[in-house]
Amino acid sequence: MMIKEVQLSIIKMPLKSPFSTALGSVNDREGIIIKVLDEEGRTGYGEVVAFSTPWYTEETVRTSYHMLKDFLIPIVLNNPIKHPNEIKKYFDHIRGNQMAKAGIETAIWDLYAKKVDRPLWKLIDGVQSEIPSGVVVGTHEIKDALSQIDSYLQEGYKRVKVKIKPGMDYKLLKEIRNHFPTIPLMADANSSYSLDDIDLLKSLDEFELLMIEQPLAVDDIVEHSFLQKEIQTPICLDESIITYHDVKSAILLNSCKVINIKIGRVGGLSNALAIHDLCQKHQIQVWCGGMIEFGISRAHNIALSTKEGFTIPGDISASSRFWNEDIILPEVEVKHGFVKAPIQPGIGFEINTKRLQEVTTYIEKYKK
Ligand SMILES: O=C(O)CCC(=O)c1ccccc1C(=O)O
Ligand SMILES: [Mg+2]
Repeated sequence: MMIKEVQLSIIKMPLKSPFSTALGSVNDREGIIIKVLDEEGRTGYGEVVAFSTPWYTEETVRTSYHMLKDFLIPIVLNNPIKHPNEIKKYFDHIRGNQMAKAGIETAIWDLYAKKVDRPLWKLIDGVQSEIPSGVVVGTHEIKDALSQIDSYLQEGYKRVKVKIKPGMDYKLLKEIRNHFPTIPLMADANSSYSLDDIDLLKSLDEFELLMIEQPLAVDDIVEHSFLQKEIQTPICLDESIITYHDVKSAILLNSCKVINIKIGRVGGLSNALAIHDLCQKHQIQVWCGGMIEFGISRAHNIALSTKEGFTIPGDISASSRFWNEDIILPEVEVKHGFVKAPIQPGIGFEINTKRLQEVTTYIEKYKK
């Protein structure tokens, strides 16, 4: 494959309602949509999931734009690519910048799957044609959280994740458990605790959570290993896992029992697949994490989630969870708690060009 053109569109869309985490709130979502075009006129789409500000990882929309324009796009325009698996080799000498790399790598996966005329999920040997869907409650307000959970359960979601932070943890989970004693429930701390909070973290064991996601520091693997020995609740790592090597370290140290795989955070679909395989080998459970994304990243997440290790419902909610109108057609729908993997080649969704244009704030094309 020769890529002859790459188009970057910065887009911006308001969320239906603000999404709060221990680290801050998101009201408007910016992102970059990447379109790659090959010499035969085929197209592929990817999405950069970095936020406007560096609150979740150090990348932002603008740092990833710079990385793409000045480093990554010239590489893909100037090298023949036989298979998307080769891209990570080309990107190896560029440190970090996982979300920028993932955006363009996933676009090329889509293009390649279209070239070989197969749905992306089949190309990567996915096995689940219907994947269980979970949802994230984006508020720390108890009353709000309870009513959101109630309506999400009515919509059929199979797992509920709530955000916790110091001061809004035990109380919130206690109320949720009083109202919903048996729902599959998990808590995401977004790295807002330390080992000084060990008694509090132990007290959460009574809620029989599926897992607690990223309780300790963003860059920690060692202290999580200590914490996992002290608490019953399985630890799931999110922010701490950026590379394949991080997963090896976490396995060696028994730092977690579960890993949240996000294609963006780990630098692309090839890395996500390698991490999935390694986790399978070591009985580490995996699920696919969300990034309050638009439909294109969601479509890539659906493909990844069809792999056999993805047995826990991921953050794969419907387009309508966050958006009044998504940028793909059809939109992602959750029926009876499941999302169907598409049958069309590539990511299997069309671009809603009218909607994409409406939300685009900046556009640029790069040619060979
Ligand atoms: O897309 C979603 O469903 C929300 C997932 C979520 O919790 C999240 C959203 C943005 C950034 C980080 C996280 C997280 O998993 O920590
Ligand atoms: Mg998380």
